[in-house]
Amino acid sequence: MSILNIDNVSKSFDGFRAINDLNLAIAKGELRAIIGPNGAGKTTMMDLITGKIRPDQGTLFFDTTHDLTRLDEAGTARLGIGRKFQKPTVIESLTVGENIDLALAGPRGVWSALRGPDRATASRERARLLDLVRLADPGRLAGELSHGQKQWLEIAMLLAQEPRLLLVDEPAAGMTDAETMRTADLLRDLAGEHSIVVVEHDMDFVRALNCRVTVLHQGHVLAEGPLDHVSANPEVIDVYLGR
Ligand SMILES: Nc1ncnc2c1ncn2[C@@H]1O[C@H](COP(=O)(O)OP(=O)(O)OP(=O)(O)O)[C@@H](O)[C@H]1O
Repeated sequence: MSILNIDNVSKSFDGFRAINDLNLAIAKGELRAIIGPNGAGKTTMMDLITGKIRPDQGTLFFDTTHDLTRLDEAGTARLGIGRKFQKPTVIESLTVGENIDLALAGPRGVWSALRGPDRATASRERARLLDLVRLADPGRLAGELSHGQKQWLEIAMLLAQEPRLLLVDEPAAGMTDAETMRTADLLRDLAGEHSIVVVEHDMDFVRALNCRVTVLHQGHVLAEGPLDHVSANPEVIDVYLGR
């Protein structure tokens, strides 16, 4: 059963086909890595999924019935599509816990699911999320965290919105090797309960994700399968890995 179906989607900018007859299906609970050279269309694909831009042709469906081409970014977020951009956007002058509380108060967070803010439920949920991303001290200022810890805090904030599909853009960029491996562990842990699409250039990280990999090139799927399979593909070596 798929959570996301992209079928025959194309999108041009000023006559240039950034996405060219793209077909992609993500299964419920799947962790999928998207790789490909600069300009392959990875960001454009994320923009199409989140309703930031509309395709010229083709269809994008979430959970079979929801037509993503009819929704804007707020609409796809309400549906349960969470997007994490490359740069962390945590509020540095607030503590780790306060950042989480803001996210819990968002439209899909636990506070809005209740009639009024229930402190006990919110604090249990905050503790669960921080435990998940291994941030021990909720009283610490977010601005004092390492780059990797800020990324994990932001992932926890996304999780506070209970997303069903998480789109994660280059999480390992700028991380230490240890943080990179910890991030791979975290995303592997989250898969199953969440469906996750992660765009990444760091091949050690992609290997550690140990998941199905899609190679995009010129807005089209060039190859798909386990990393060992796609990385042995001569075309993939030619356009991406060999360079
Ligand atoms: N709004 C836009 N207007 C014009 N061209 C665009 C626009 N957005 C993307 N493009 C072009 O579409 C192509 C695909 O870009 P995209 O950013 O999706 O690639 P990418 O795979 O994410 O690359 P990178 O790995 O560098 O982030 C590029 O040639 C880019 O210049």
